[in-house]
Amino acid sequence: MTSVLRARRLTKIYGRRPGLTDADLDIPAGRVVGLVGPNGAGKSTLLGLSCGLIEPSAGSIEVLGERPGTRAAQLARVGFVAQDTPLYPGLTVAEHLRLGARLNPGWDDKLARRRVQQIGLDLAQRAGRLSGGQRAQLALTIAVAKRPELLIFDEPVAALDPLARWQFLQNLMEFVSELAVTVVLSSHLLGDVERVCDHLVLLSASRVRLSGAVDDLVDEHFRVVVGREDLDRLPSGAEVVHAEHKGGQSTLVVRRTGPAFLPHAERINLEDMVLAYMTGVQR
Ligand SMILES: Nc1ncnc2c1ncn2[C@@H]1O[C@H](COP(=O)(O)OP(=O)(O)OP(=O)(O)O)[C@@H](O)[C@H]1O
Repeated sequence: MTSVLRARRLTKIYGRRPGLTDADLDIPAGRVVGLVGPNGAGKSTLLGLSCGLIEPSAGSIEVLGERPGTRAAQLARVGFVAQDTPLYPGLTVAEHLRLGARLNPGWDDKLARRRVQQIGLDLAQRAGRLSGGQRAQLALTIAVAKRPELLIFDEPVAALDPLARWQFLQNLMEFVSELAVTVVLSSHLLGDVERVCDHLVLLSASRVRLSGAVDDLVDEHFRVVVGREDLDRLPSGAEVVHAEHKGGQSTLVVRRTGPAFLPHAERINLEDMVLAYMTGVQR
């Protein structure tokens, strides 16, 4: 397996506050990775470390086989779109494309212009006058026209309405199939993650709680209802992720870590699985 991103005990501490703690990660090439977790979980910190904007306090990270951000050639292989899709408000769409071409050795101008036309952007319009959806589409086009091997997005669709979000993700998926690029995107919108991502990284309180192929992770998690008195008699291959108690019954989300038999186990979807980790176990 070729890892696009490999982290070992990766840690970032801001003063005394942990941003990311002891993260071990292997992201295989060609995946669309959803990075999820509650506010303050460490998602932006991980993305900043991945593109070399933040230096680790301890541990190691390799992106495309190198320490991130150390060489211009490595930077050219990574496209990063920060949380608020920053553009130059005074520059037109055409000027953004010219700037992209000037700054990026691998710039694919044909791709950029074709995409701008498909999205229906006016080349003469200033970025400051574009709608949020159009700005996100322009930022995506610029990031992709670099022809990177890894594309990183920090909450790309958070501010967009459902239609603009759908169009953005649709475009992203077209790029993924056209250019065979690996994508890492952070999002609070679990439905979007379920729709476009085939790999999931879940952070909580600065730690990696889950990382793996979405299908494998969903296959390992179940909802089980047990009598409250049976809570301590669960089979050994079942780890309780979340528990809710009502009357004499407990509804559990469990992860099957071995060949445990779980009577009346129900399958759950990605959203329920992620929420179970976010809310945790209250006994
Ligand atoms: N520059 C900074 N200085 C001090 N603490 C920081 C800094 N950046 C992040 N943190 C802290 O690190 C932790 C992780 O923050 P981070 O922004 O990575 O989380 P996040 O998952 O991206 O959150 P959100 O979903 O709200 O964007 C938080 O406790 C945050 O307060």
